[in-house]
Amino acid sequence: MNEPRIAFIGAGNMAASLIGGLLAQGVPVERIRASDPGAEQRAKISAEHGIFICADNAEAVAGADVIVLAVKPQVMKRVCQALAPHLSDSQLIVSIAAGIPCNSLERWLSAQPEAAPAIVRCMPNTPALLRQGVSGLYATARVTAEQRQQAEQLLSAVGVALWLDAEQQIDAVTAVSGSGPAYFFLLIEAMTAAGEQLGLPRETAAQLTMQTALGAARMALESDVDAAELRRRVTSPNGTTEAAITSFQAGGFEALVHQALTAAATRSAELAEQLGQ
Ligand SMILES: NC(=O)C1=CN([C@@H]2O[C@H](COP(=O)(O)OP(=O)(O)OC[C@H]3O[C@@H](n4cnc5c(N)ncnc54)[C@H](O)[C@@H]3O)[C@@H](O)[C@H]2O)C=CC1
Ligand SMILES: O=C(O)[C@@H]1CCC=N1
Repeated sequence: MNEPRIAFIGAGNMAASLIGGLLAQGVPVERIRASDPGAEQRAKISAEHGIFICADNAEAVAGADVIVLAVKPQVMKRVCQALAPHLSDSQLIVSIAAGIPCNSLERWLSAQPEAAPAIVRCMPNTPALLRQGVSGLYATARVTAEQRQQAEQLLSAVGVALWLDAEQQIDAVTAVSGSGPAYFFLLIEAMTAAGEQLGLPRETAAQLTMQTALGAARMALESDVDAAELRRRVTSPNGTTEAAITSFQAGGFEALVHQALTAAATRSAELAEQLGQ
């Protein structure tokens, strides 16, 4: 496969991590360009990554094979409608914006439905900033096998990329991994506070919590048994872990997690309804 030319529309946090990831993978610097209205942001990206970056979105997309829409959802409609006359048939559109459905992008990016571009809609998460992200990807019917590979290469540069069969599954991905880092941060906050209340210095409680989270995630990823079995192995009969787990479950832990993720998925679908107008 020829190395695609990639244009980023919006060069904020997510775009910067994708650009950094692509360059680290060996994508040549002249294959990547970007546009952003912020002069400071342009100077920062240009200094950090050495790519061509301009203020004009139309200039950025000229000659690109892949166009990554990395602006905030609230400005997406305006950005797409202004970009529409500057696109060509063969270009792949990759959107990383939360809550913008493919059919809205198709509508905003083309005057006639039959001329709608190929679109891959992604839901990344913020650990992408450390190249430890995970993304769900959905491709419309117009996306070719080569374009799927290009989208996968892009998102794999900042973590794990997983394909979805149905666009609706993006709501579940948002609930699990898009918002997910915040759930783990909440658990880290709560365990740190509890450790402190039990007599540890705050910094010690924080380090114990964070290193435990990292170690547990790595064990779950790398072990050949599932999380339930790993949990059983820590839980001695009548021991300390059993006391804690019994207490969690008496408080309805699993039902609460189910309820919380359902609330996130429902909100994701509502946002798609609003933002896609
Ligand atoms: N699942 C998640 O946790 C995440 C999802 N996302 C999605 O990624 C997208 C980008 O988010 P961030 O990078 O965090 O935002 P950001 O605010 O850091 O970056 C957006 C950039 O777009 C630029 N911009 C504004 N108007 C523009 C225009 N008309 N043309 C070109 N550029 C324009 C801004 O100057 C800014 O640099 C969002 O749509 C967000 O929904 C991002 C981060 C995490
Ligand atoms: O909270 C939100 O709406 C966005 C989408 C996923 C993560 N942050």
